[in-house]
Amino acid sequence: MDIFLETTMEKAKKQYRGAQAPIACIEAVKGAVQKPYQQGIEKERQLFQSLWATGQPQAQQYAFFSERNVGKWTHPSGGRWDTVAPKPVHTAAVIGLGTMGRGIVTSLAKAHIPVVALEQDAQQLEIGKKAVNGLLEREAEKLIKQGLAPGSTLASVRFTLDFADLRDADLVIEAVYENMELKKEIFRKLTSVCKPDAFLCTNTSGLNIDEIASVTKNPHLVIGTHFFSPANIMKLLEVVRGHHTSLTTIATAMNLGKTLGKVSVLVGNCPSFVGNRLLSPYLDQASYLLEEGCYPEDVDKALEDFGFAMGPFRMMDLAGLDIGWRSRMERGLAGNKVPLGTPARQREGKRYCPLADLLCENGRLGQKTGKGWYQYEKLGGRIAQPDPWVKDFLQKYRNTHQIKQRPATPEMILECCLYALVNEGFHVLEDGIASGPEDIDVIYNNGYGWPKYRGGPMYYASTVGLTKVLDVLDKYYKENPDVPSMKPAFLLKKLAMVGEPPLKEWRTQVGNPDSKL
Ligand SMILES: CCCCCCCC(=O)CC(=O)SCCNC(=O)CCNC(=O)[C@H](O)C(C)(C)COP(=O)(O)OP(=O)(O)OC[C@H]1O[C@@H](n2cnc3c(N)ncnc32)[C@H](O)[C@@H]1OP(=O)(O)O
Ligand SMILES: NC(=O)C1=CN([C@@H]2O[C@H](COP(=O)(O)OP(=O)(O)OC[C@H]3O[C@@H](n4cnc5c(N)ncnc54)[C@H](O)[C@@H]3O)[C@@H](O)[C@H]2O)C=CC1
Repeated sequence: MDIFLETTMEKAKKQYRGAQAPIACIEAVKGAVQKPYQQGIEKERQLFQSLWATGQPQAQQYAFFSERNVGKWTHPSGGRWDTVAPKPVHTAAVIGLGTMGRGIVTSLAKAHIPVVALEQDAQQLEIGKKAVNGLLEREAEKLIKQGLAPGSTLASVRFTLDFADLRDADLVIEAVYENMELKKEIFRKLTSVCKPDAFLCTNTSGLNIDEIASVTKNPHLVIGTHFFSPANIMKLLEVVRGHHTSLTTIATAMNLGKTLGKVSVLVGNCPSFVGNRLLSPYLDQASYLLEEGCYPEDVDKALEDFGFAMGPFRMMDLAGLDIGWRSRMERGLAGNKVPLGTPARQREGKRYCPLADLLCENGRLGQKTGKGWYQYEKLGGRIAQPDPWVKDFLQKYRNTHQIKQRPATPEMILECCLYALVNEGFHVLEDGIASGPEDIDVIYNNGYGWPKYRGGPMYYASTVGLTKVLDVLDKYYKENPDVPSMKPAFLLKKLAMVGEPPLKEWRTQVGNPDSKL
């Protein structure tokens, strides 16, 4: 067996929990590597449907086949993008070489697409160049191990400060700070320097695609291509359709994901899209647990024992705490836009936890600054160690605000965090932002280190039992009416009421929402 196949098999075994993984899954992974899409997706869909016919498929089988068939379950009212030919991407450009940009450049180069990489000033360009070169060297090492010559398999990367150098790019991916005015400024420049038919993509983690598109001459060529951190590793590409985005643009972005070896999932345009929209109440719950007596390592341990690759605090340190902070400042929830006299732990009448903001104000942005919820061995280090500073800071904070302490068992941690996440998943389905529960599961399995052997959050809820999820949410919400994200979603109540139909039938219970897809 060659090394590439061997590595992929090892990864599959790890993701699907080794011996528990059904042989069929492992064999299918092997087949998929050797003969990609040779037998056609239709055959797999039939296989998956026959699995459903025998009852609820095993979580691993469900996760595997959902991933291979994502986007094929329904043909959203927005149009059949999958019947339209994608445009080829011969050259690409990436703007901003921070945490995300450097990984995106690496993914493109690995997929044989030459890239122009642009930064804002010479210093940032130098830092970005060093980081990209480091990642490319690592890729080259892997190719050498496989007996391949890196020169012929990694495309070239050209570094620049000049927007004029983007004039030949077929597709541009913007990955600058999460700030609407800055993104608009960049898109104004792009629309004037790029080819008239260039696709203009934004890697925003949650800003309005339509507002970004509004400053361009061709809003139908604008689309969200939301990568996940580390962008050269994580397999998910959330493709966000704007109001004016054309079917060709969607088809091209979806196809780009496939070319990069990623799983593309089409979602609608709403604040934070799908993945991060579910993440927000999950992270809120994790932060409330800290206010009430837990430490980051307690919460992370419970979720990592559940199977997550990283608990919420290690994950935030990886992504960078400043992203959420910038977004909250833009929304007037943090920073100097907060009206004077606003209580520290309340915003717009709802419970608010300012802990992450306070960490950012202390320069603790996560791995990139060597300190966040944990401390790291160096700037950009990856080994998370509990930090006495954080412990002390949390104790002082709890005393200052006289917060009632609540001992939390691992079960309570799981219920609070996971049910909050799942509840938002039902809202997303109600709003027509994702085409079905399978898409949400694929997003979590591939973008957030959710344990595939548990199927995905929506599948997991179906195995816990929707009535149980509903009861726990109901109880929590009654005790905490200032946390509206825990108010059970209408669709969850409806599904529990009609006798908890299997997941494959949930879509019919949603009715016909105004699909944003
Ligand atoms: C305030 C926040 C609010 C949200 C803000 C917006 C954010 C967004 O819009 C969306 C996001 O991206 S959210 C973050 C999503 N990412 C995750 O949840 C990551 C979860 N972690 C994992 O999957 C694995 O631990 C991971 C894959 C990282 C590592 O896997 P393993 O544990 O199996 O480790 P290895 O097998 O040793 O490594 C595999 C490859 O990953 C590289 N790597 C490991 N740790 C890393 C790290 N900390 N940073 C960067 N790269 C890392 C590692 O080098 C290896 O790469 P190769 O050697 O090239 O294969
Ligand atoms: N960090 C994460 O986990 C994820 C972030 N995102 C999104 O990706 C975008 C970038 O985030 P990060 O890479 O984390 O930020 P970052 O702060 O690590 O990097 C941003 C980079 O943009 C550069 N930049 C700023 N203004 C520029 C300009 N005018 N021209 C060229 N370059 C400029 C900066 O110098 C910096 O290197 C944001 O929209 C963020 O919401 C999306 C998914 C995950």
